[in-house]
Amino acid sequence: MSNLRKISDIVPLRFENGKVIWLNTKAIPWKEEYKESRNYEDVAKAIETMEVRGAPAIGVMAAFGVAAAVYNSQGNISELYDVALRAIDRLSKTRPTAYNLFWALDRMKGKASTLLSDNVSPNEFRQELVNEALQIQREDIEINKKMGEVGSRVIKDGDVILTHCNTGSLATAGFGTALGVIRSAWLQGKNIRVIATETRPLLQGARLTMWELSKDGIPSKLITDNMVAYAMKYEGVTKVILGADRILTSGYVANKIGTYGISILAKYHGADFYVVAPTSTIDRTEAKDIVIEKRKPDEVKTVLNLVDITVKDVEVLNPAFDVTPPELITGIITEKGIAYPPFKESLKKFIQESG
Ligand SMILES: CSC[C@@H](O)[C@@H](O)C(=O)COP(=O)(O)O
Repeated sequence: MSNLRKISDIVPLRFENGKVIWLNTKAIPWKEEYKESRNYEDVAKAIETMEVRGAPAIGVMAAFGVAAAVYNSQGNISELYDVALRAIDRLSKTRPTAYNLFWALDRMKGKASTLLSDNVSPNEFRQELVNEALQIQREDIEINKKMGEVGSRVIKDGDVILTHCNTGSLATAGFGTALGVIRSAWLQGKNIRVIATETRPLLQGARLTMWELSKDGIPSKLITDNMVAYAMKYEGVTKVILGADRILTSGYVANKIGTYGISILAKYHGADFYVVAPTSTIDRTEAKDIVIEKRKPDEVKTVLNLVDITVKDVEVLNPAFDVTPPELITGIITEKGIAYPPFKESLKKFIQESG
């Protein structure tokens, strides 16, 4: 059976001849539509409007935005450096929570500064920044595959895995974080079943995760977000496996709104609760708080802006993420290994190892 299993090769982001090309995830599952631009403002808008979303994907997209800005500009290297800084500043204002965005932009800024002090030619400056962005993309795919290998060790034959939001190829440069772990276990021939939450208000679970799981033929069922307790009690959920947008070294994890509630339900029902994320999601600033993005009321007052579901002037709360405390987490799976409580020492070691 296992040797018949294959997974689909989805490439959501590309950089070609100065153009950023992205799969518009807002159109999925209805159509597979690619968009493109040479302009970092369009790249920033694609992140803000969530045509591209998911922490690692946002990081790669932003790096491509900086690469496009310099590739398509003229001038000497100090002028090109200013272009890069302007793009970095704009892109850093797109979404506040996912750490990968700031990690990738810092890396692009570091590279631009080194090239400036090395006084390279304008052509070399452009090419090296493009190479750096492509390297970030390549590494993300390799890291996801490594996390798949590490994380699949905790998955047993017969596991019923609940996942939340979308953590697959569409949330990364390819393969996925939590969905990558699920894919790896599936490719190893393990007999698993997946339960995916729809993930209101933007339905990343229903639209994107189910699209990816169906393409791969992984046995899965869709539930609405308010069915999680039912699924744990009556469908035999053994593990929760989901992603992260920002992890503090103390072990607090910000992820898609609803994650915190799922972690409480997992504890009550005795299901393991694993977070899967690359070390580029771990906040290196020793911050104690996480800024939670608040999005527009219309996302809650409608279903995907297609139909109104409430009265006109109702007040709305729309946080895009919540924070799960370390005491509710079984383990944090990264490309450097699995951190178990107390998380601090391992997480710090993992970031040091990843440089
Ligand atoms: C592999 S990505 C993990 C997270 O980024 C994912 O779970 C998530 O919360 C995405 O949120 P989104 O608001 O769709 O960008």
